[in-house]
Amino acid sequence: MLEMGKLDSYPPGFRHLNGSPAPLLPELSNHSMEDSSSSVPVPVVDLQCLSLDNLGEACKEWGVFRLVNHGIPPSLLSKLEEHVKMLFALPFESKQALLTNPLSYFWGTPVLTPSGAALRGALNINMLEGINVPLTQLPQFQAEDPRLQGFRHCLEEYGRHLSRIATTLFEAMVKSLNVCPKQTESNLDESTGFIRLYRYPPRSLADEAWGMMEHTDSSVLSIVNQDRVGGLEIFKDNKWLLVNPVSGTLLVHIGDMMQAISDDQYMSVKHRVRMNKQEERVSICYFVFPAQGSVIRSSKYKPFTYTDFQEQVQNDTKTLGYKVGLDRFKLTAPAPV
Ligand SMILES: O=C(O)CCC(=O)C(=O)O
Ligand SMILES: [Fe+2]
Repeated sequence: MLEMGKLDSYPPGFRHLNGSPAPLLPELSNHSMEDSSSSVPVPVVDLQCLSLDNLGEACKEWGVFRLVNHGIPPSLLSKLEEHVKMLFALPFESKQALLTNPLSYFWGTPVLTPSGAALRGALNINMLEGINVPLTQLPQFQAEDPRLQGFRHCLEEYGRHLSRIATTLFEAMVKSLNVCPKQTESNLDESTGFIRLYRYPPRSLADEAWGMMEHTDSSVLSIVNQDRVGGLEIFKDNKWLLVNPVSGTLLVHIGDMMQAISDDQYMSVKHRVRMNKQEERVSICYFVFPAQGSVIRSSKYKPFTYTDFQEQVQNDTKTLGYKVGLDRFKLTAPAPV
């Protein structure tokens, strides 16, 4: 028996999970779900005793690390997870009616823009449902429905913690990289932060489905809080490695913007999500970006803003079907004479 929410909580296109074919979803991947990915101990960074050397090495070697002693009360983490699971378990039609402006509910979409809109033309469809939460708009959110009230409070509190964590880490990274803090001060802006909640269904009998296809994040930093089901994989040394969930810890990813800010010393790590055979998976992800108009200056890239980057990504996705990413902004090496 699959362990999952009621079938009527899933979007109609996902309801082949009871064994019948899925008419609405395309074939998702050529990879076999059985290809082995070994699980690895990613580096650990302790926020309370932050070592710049340790942090720098994790960002250079891995582009991802596990954050411990982050200061988020365990009770808040579990309360938020409960709310998220409860909301996703509601009937599909109720979620569409309930999760409205400034929240947005989406499913099966490819890459999304920070506003929550799907990028048109993308080849990849992700097998997930998501709720997009722009943090700065939460205070105006009139959560009249009692099912949303506690959820809103948790999100606000969680958002404050995540802003604090992202700012602390970014400042430490700038120090560790030895770049001028003045030059990078607007390269991370708390007010751009948003949260995305995801639910991935269990892998169907159809066997071929990635919850989220491989990608790099366009953010400065992304902070992932995955439940105990797991399934997040990172690409390192030409191999896919499974990042095991460890309760109470967070996973911090270096995004494309941070890679450019660091002049390619840090790597924006490629990752994907594998669906679990038996159980649905929930994750709570936070993304933060440079301030509007803030220019990223480095020796390897032409100066660009996040808006330039996002426009290019949207254009490539529309015309090519995929994100080219940082290569579009790379300064080409002068031809040898
Ligand atoms: O659900 C996850 O663990 C990761 C999600 C992710 O990679 C993303 O939203 O960019
Ligand atoms: Fe990602």
